[in-house]
Amino acid sequence: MIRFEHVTRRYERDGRPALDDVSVEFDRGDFVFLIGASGSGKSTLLRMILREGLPQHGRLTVAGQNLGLMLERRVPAYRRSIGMVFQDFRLLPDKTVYDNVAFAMNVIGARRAQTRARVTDVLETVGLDHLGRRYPHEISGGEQQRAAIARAIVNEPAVLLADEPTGNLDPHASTEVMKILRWINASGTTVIMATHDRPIVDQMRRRVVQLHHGVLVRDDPQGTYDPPRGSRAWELLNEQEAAAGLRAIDPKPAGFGDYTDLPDRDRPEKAEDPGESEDSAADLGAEAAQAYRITWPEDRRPVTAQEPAEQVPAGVDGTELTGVQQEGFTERDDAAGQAGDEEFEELDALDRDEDEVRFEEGRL
Ligand SMILES: Nc1ncnc2c1ncn2[C@@H]1O[C@H](COP(=O)(O)OP(=O)(O)OP(=O)(O)O)[C@@H](O)[C@H]1O
Repeated sequence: MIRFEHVTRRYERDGRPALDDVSVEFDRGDFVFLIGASGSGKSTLLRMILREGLPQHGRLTVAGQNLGLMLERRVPAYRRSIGMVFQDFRLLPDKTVYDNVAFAMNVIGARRAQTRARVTDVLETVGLDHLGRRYPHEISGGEQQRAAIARAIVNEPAVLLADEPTGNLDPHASTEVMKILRWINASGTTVIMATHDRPIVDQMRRRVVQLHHGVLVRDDPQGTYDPPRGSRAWELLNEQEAAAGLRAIDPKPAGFGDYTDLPDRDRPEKAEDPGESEDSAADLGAEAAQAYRITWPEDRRPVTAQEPAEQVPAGVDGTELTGVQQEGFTERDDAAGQAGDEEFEELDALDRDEDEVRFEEGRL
């Protein structure tokens, strides 16, 4: 389903690759933990699946589509088939929980009745149906992350990418989030989660893919966070974490969940009527661009061409990230990445020529 074939990705022309000759395949329904010390390439790999940065070498295909050949105009639809959640939640602060989730459907032009039914359903799934009227600052971190997950899955993505989703959460909230991710996966969604959270990886016993300086050094179908003691992968993980002054977080205290059940949901209040959202899809493009924009400051480049924000596609997953004019800077176009000019021209030409390349939304 998602196949990296000898993929190398560099941010700097002569710099060390963030991903170095990586070959790995993720199948439909996989639950994968992506581990490795800080800077080992986990986020880069996730971003590449979102088509945020193309390989300079190798090939990345998703559902048979070579992302390097995908027409730019097809990228938004492609990205809408992928949900993404982040360590810092990235909810819209001025929208209620309900509207944060509904927004993701509004931007794709869903009808109001359909949105209402689906959002209600998804909020129930994540145990937040009684908090629909609250604003992000009125709920806990764990609840915010569950709202962010609701937003990410409301359009039923085939793949859910999670970049350290429990990084800001206490053990209890982490447990709740993991139960939900596990449930989402059990419903057929591929989940790929970057994490430093040793206890979670150890308790879930799912596939573990380990990166070290951009190189894939372990792919264990039912792994623990730590590779077998004394193995090369174990040495590499310890070396790199020690060098960075980092260790994966300590084991969590007793009571940490076993993820075998969905959370018990106390719903003291009846689900609230979330009310009507007056936002039109047309109004939402620019706001979406601001709201779901992934910020990697290093990526920013001075604006060279004026691109109205309205042209930026909207989505729930950071789809509108490229070419977004903001504060005098624009994010680097992903096709350009750090590829050399020739490589970029080549990719650009491929984009224009490859009209037969098709991506059907929702069909990963
Ligand atoms: N936008 C960028 N520009 C230049 N270099 C980058 C950029 N993003 C990441 N890098 C570099 O690429 C390498 C891999 O970074 P990446 O963020 O993928 O690692 P990571 O494993 O996700 O780290 P962490 O666990 O800290 O999130 C690092 O050396 C990093 O400094």
